[in-house]
Amino acid sequence: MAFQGKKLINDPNDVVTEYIEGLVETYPGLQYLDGFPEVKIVLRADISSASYDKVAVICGGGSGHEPAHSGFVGDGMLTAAVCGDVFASPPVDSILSGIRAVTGSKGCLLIVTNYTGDRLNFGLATEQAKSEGYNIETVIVGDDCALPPQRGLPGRRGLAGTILVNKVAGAAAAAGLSLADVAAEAKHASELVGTMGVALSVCTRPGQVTSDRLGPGKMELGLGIHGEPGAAVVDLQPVDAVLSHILKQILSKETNYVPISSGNRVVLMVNGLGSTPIMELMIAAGKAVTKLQLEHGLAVERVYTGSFMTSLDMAGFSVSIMRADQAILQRLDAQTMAPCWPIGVSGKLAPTKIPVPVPAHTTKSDEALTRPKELSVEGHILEAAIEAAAKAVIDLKDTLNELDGKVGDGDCGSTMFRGATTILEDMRSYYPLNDAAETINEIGASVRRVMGGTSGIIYDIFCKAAYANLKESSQPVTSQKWPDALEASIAAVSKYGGARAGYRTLLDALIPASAVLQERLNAGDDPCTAFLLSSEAALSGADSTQHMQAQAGRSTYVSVDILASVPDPGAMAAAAWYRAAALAVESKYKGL
Ligand SMILES: Nc1ncnc2c1ncn2[C@@H]1O[C@H](COP(=O)(O)OP(=O)(O)OP(=O)(O)O)[C@@H](O)[C@H]1O
Repeated sequence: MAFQGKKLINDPNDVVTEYIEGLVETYPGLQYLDGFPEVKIVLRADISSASYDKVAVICGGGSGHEPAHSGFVGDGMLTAAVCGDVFASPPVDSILSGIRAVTGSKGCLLIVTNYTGDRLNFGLATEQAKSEGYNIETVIVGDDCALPPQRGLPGRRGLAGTILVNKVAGAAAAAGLSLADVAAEAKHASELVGTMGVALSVCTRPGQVTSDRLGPGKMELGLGIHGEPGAAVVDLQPVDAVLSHILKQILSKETNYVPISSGNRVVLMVNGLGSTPIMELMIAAGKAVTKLQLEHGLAVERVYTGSFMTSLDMAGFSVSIMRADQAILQRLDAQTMAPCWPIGVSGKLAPTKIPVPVPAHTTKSDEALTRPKELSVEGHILEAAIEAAAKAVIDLKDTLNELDGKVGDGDCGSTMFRGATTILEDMRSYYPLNDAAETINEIGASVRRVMGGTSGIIYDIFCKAAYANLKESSQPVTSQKWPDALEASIAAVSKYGGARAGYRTLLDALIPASAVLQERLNAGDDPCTAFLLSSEAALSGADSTQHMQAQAGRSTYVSVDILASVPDPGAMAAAAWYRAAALAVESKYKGL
């Protein structure tokens, strides 16, 4: 059964006008012509055609590509944007209204994306405006590099490269150039830019059913931005491979779409198509820069990453590359009030990375620590306990993530895994295992370096408190000292984290364990037996969290019903490492 695509809208017919209303409320520098629903023009709020003494620059086309083009209206970029209905060119009368609203004595440049509807509507509007006495020039942008040449009448499509053309033209106009010169710069810019995209999903028009054209595990290369099929459907690949393909295609000498060759200076635009996370766009941007530099010998002067010309809610991105000499860079760097042009992308690039500052005073951890050549008996036991504990956590990664997926954010296993693997590595290379207190301190340092998350800081506090306790006396750490250290750690975690017994946290495994440990030692059990018995208390304590209401951590946001279906992942992890350590210590003692 087909369902309408989910959208947070009202009537699908009103999406463009309601978008414009929200846009001008958001950006006080913008206003719109009061001609809804036919006339949908966004224009600068600070000018009027009667007194405007610069060339007006107008771009427009079907809606559904926001922020293009209305988000690029502002001093230094577009003077007005003409909005059509979703994916439909605006009609002639609407375009004419825009021209009349902003064109002063210096005339108007229309920047038109190369689609039949846009060419015809903007073309006819141009003729009509000229007959009314307006001075008008038109530049058509067709930057698509996905399709082979000679595709019949329509030619190459206008894609995100149009935004760069808009910026060049807008800056030229703001600099006071004549219409002929502004048009010449815009035309030149349009000939220097090439674009190609990749899509992971098909966009959904408001009020319509989402197409299932693109199956799972597939992506489209060389897509259009109106839901039309891409040039090729291929298996999903890592973004590195996708970028290599796209960059080769844009810079192909065979099609010769853009006059860019090794040694040229270029700017890069990575344009999200509507529902691509910023994280993925930035990954693409970083990789594209490296590839352009190393594989194509190009100097990347500026990088624009974000959503500039979208296709409703399509997942994917397009890449545009524009050759950029000093004159183009000057136009791209020029100041603009257009709200959606990325600020801060101008001038010379700073080095991409600088060293992490180191603390002025070195701590013990910074000194050259080494693993002892010979391990003492206690060192061997400590090593076995740490190794078993870490491995138990590593083995539980998926289970913990699954539990945390139900009551938290699904990363508890991964966070603990990071800590455990690092502890194992660091232990092998430098933990001073013959000194238990210093080893616990180093475990804390490993945890602090890599874990993050709530459990990361909790275990950091835990280790610090244990270290301080074990260091209180200068005597070597004996088995009698561990229970006090555990108690001190629990007290510190409780003090800083605010949780107590019954709050459904890892303390619900450790508090009963600590209590049983003290109890058994007071009753005269040998430390090994006491440790083992206390680990059983840890396990049952962890299990009991299933019946607890959460009073700490992310689980507090989760309903009682869901909480009742699983135990707390942090408590399960704590019980697992504690139990594994106890078993390892027991087996070491038996072997002595
Ligand atoms: N205040 C607290 N005191 C002690 N333990 C806590 C506290 N809050 C949460 N926890 C424990 O931390 C575990 C979750 O650890 P995890 O690292 O997955 O945290 P998180 O909430 O996902 O945090 P982040 O978003 O920072 O990753 C919980 O299962 C619980 O046992």
